[in-house]
Amino acid sequence: MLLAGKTVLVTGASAGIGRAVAIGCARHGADVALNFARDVAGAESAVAEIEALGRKGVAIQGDVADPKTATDFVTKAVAALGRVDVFVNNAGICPFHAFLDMPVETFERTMQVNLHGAYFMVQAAANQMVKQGDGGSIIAMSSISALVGGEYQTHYTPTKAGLHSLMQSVAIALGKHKIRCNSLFPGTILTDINKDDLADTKKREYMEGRIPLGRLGQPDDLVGPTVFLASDLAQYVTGASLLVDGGAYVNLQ
Ligand SMILES: NC(=O)C1=CN([C@@H]2O[C@H](COP(=O)(O)OP(=O)(O)OC[C@H]3O[C@@H](n4cnc5c(N)ncnc54)[C@H](OP(=O)(O)O)[C@@H]3O)[C@@H](O)[C@H]2O)C=CC1
Ligand SMILES: C[C@H](O)[C@@H]1OC(=O)[C@H](O)[C@@H]1O
Repeated sequence: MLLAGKTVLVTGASAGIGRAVAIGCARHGADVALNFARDVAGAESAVAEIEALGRKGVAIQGDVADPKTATDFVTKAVAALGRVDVFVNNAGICPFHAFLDMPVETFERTMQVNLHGAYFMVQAAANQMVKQGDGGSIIAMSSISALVGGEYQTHYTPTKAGLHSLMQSVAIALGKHKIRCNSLFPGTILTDINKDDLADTKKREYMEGRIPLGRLGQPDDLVGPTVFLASDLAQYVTGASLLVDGGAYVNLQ
């Protein structure tokens, strides 16, 4: 039970990686507050799974693109669960689109959800941790896309590089408060975010072929790395990043 006695907050936890991470943290002993935007049934079923594990769970609705959602989420999570030990910034979107005719709204929405929203969420969680006075762990679900490009992701990859950069800077700003800040870099993980993109069989086979471990990722593949960074096992790890990609990044030739 690496997270026994800890309270974990996860954004974008009604589906995909966030949901798996929220339930995985509960499996390792944590109480968990989930943020989500629209999928009430997904969020409620995640809370039910957390409670079935004997942990406390609470789902709090809010669009992370609105800066007010950040303080609202943290305030309501603390009211329900008492404190914040771990904050996982996971909520994100990737509406695949070509560069030359990228709609302004698509660009701006992606920035607002993935990066601006993260900034204010991390700030709200950090302020609560500072108030508590005994440190904490902040984890950003960045991406392999912080390191490599994507033809239809010109609006998205900068948000993932930005998120990693944010973790590096807040690792410095918050070190004096014993708050550790790190990034995870998932490769391609099978979720709703890329269901349409990977419906292209040629692309899917190409992606699979690039992965030394021989398969695309599953949301549960992010649980272990998240639990490690959240736990005291990572007590001297801050400002770091961890690829969780089956080896895809290093496989050039
Ligand atoms: N899947 C992959 O291959 C990779 C994903 N990532 C990153 O992992 C994170 C999770 O992605 P993944 O699980 O694949 O995506 P999914 O689409 O499966 O899940 C996204 C989650 O984020 C929530 N969400 C979306 N927009 C908002 C918003 N404005 N406010 C609050 N919650 C929101 C959704 O909730 P709701 O439906 O209720 O709106 C949902 O719970 C993202 O940041 C993504 O960039 C990184 C690398 C690879
Ligand atoms: C959504 C994509 O499939 C996924 O998102 C990322 O961040 C990865 O780099 C993949 O491109």
